[in-house]
Amino acid sequence: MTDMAGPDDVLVELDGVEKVFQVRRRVGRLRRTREEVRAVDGISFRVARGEMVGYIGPNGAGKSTTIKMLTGILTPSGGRLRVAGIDPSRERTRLARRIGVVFGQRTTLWWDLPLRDSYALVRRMYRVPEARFRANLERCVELLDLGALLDVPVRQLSLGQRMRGDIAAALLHDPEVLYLDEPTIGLDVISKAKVRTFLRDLNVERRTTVLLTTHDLTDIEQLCSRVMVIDHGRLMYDGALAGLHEVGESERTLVVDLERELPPIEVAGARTVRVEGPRQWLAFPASASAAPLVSAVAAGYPLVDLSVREPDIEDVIARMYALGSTGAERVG
Ligand SMILES: Nc1ncnc2c1ncn2[C@@H]1O[C@H](COP(=O)(O)OP(=O)(O)OP(=O)(O)O)[C@@H](O)[C@H]1O
Repeated sequence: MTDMAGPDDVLVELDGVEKVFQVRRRVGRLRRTREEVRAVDGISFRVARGEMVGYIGPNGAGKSTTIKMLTGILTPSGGRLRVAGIDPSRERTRLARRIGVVFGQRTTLWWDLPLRDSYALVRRMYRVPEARFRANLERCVELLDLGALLDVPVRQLSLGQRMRGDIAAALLHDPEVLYLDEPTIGLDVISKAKVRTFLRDLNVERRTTVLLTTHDLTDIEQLCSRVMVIDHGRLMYDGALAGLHEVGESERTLVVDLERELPPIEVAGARTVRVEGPRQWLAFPASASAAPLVSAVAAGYPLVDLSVREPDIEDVIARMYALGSTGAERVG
């Protein structure tokens, strides 16, 4: 999709972007030395309008620094960066009207105000025309299930409610690009599902371009056709999630609860890696479907319950390094 996009369709564009921080470190009791931290070390990619891209990597990889440069909060030390044709750090205010940002760990809402009043402030800040504001708010309230929460002060909302409130706030001015930093962190299963469904619909109906940072591979699996992996400030992989699993040969786990203790389950396409009483853990390739495996286990064993566990992003990336593979879609 990216390769075929014309220049007008490219919304996010990075060419050799770098960010170097100067840090002062104490050496011994008196001496201090200056050190450079290359948080982002020559990253290039393009995101086309309507794409939903996962941006993942271990802690300290450079994800937040990239997002901060894309919003204009930080100025790159080198390279070229454009969002909707705008140089973010030079025209941060003009860019703000075209982008929306949600940080899972902190709210952009006013802590003591009810959601309704926070939204009114957002409207004034972005000078959103009244009719458009009403239409957008109505849509968000309905799809994010915010009706009963509009008059509740933000500090009284649960994490999941607040997150939905934050997502709505980021969308009231119709941004073309939405950056989401850990949008499902700490949410329960139902809130996660609500947020994911909403984002998928938003992407389909409005063609909103989404760049998503997450530690939850299910977010990527359910939302993103493309994933980029960053580590030590460099882009290590850019392609489909399935390809990443192949490169890392990562495995998912089927957790099976049987009616009673039994010898290790034997089915094709998986190996039993752990048995604890009536519970057994079966590892299978993450790039394979769980459906045939579930059927085989259900057909051959007295089943009470089962669930599928995704591999951790850290595991997938660690395996990718360990294998030192040079898959076609790897970059860097
Ligand atoms: N303002 C700063 N001054 C100095 N070093 C910084 C600054 N901001 C980030 N860094 C360093 O740059 C590197 C990348 O940090 P960044 O926050 O971008 O990583 P991240 O991928 O977002 O990590 P996490 O998943 O933990 O949020 C880290 O080594 C971090 O310590």
